[in-house]
Amino acid sequence: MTATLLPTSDADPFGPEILEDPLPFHADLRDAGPVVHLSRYDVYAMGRYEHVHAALRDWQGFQSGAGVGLSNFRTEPPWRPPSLLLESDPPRHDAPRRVLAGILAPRELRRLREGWSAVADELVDALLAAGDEFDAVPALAEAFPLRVFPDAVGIPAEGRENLLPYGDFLFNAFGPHNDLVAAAAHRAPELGAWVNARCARDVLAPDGFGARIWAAADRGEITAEQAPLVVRSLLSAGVDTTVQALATVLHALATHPEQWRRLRAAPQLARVAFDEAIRWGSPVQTFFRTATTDVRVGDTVVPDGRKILMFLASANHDPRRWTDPGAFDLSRDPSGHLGFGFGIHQCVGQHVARLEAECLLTALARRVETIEIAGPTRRHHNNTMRAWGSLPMRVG
Ligand code: HEM
Ligand SMILES: CCOc1cccc(C(=O)O)c1
Repeated sequence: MTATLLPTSDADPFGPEILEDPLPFHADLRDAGPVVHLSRYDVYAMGRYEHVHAALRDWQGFQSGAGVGLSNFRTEPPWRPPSLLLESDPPRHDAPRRVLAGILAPRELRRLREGWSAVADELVDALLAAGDEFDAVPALAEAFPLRVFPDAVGIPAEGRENLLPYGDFLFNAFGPHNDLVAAAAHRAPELGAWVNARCARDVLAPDGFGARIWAAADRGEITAEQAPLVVRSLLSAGVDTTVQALATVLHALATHPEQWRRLRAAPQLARVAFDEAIRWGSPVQTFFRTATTDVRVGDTVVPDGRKILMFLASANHDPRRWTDPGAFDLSRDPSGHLGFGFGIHQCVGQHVARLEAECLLTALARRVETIEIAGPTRRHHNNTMRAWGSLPMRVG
């Protein structure tokens, strides 16, 4: 059998050019083959849907337990105690996942819908009362999750604004120690301590997600040592992600008036709009895995212990899987997109995110006829998240 040459690239997917506009790099990555060696970081990159999907399914061959960032826990100590979900493999992953999946199941979230809808209505009414132009990032994408999610977890009111820089640091830390990580490193210890203090049983409100995690420990489903780490998972993954997913769907709707009109005509399309926006914009762009043996991808063997970088955002635009992938189209069925991952680690908070989006988009669709971008938009660069820094918006 002829040995096929492994394509290699010295591109920097964590550099400012590609973080600003990753799409050309994703297209080159998909065209080059199933796997491309990124010489700058000595990792193996995948951009095609078929192979990213297969790697996400194959948790035995592509483990999370050595970390889902560039750092390899086999050789480098993690900077914080590893997540019992994100950075764990079965069997360690199983009980914490079962507990959190139970607490965040759609039927458990029904009790939150009425309250979250009321908050969304109030927020949009207050915004429109103040005028028809605003920056949708602070005014909607950040404001709504920060109003509803910390209360749902049950953490105290003061200091909740720490959740955004904490999440930003966390998602940067999955990448290389570049300028983005260096710029925020000085705050990491203080932010980490602030979050850890809010995972303790005695600060959590009795009826929130946090208290339910501790109740699972009382029932012996997880240990008392594991409970605070599972609460930490909520505070780590549950804010920046939804903020940037909401910013992504608001930007998508403001730049596609025909899709906005469809949503206004049928507000029940809010959930489809959200998932299509997550496919189209992929707020979570990438995650790593570590080969547990010499694993075959296409014609390439990735050696045991090496890091594999999965480009979820590229897979979500792979023309081998999606018709006209660059189109933001509410008539498409976006199910199967990899923006929430896939397999045993698929986002356990996806139903929380969808409920937040449904409440906010419905409130907006019922109150405004048109939304459009009203000034220069600005990206916020992060090693893992595709984020908006500013979205000046005008409503009519
Ligand atoms: C639209 C918003 C969100 C996006 C795009 C998103 C994306 C993702 C992705 C891609 C993964 C898979 C990671 C991997 O395979 O290594 C994941 C896992 C996870 N997400 Fe989300 N997420 C979102 C919202 C949330 C929320 C609201 C929560 C908490 C309430 C949450 C909690 C988690 C946790 C704990 C994991 C790890 C699950 C496991 O490893 O079993 N996420 N998320
Ligand atoms: C969105 C991916 O999910 C995450 C992200 C960051 C931290 C954690 C955790 O489990 O601590 C999970």
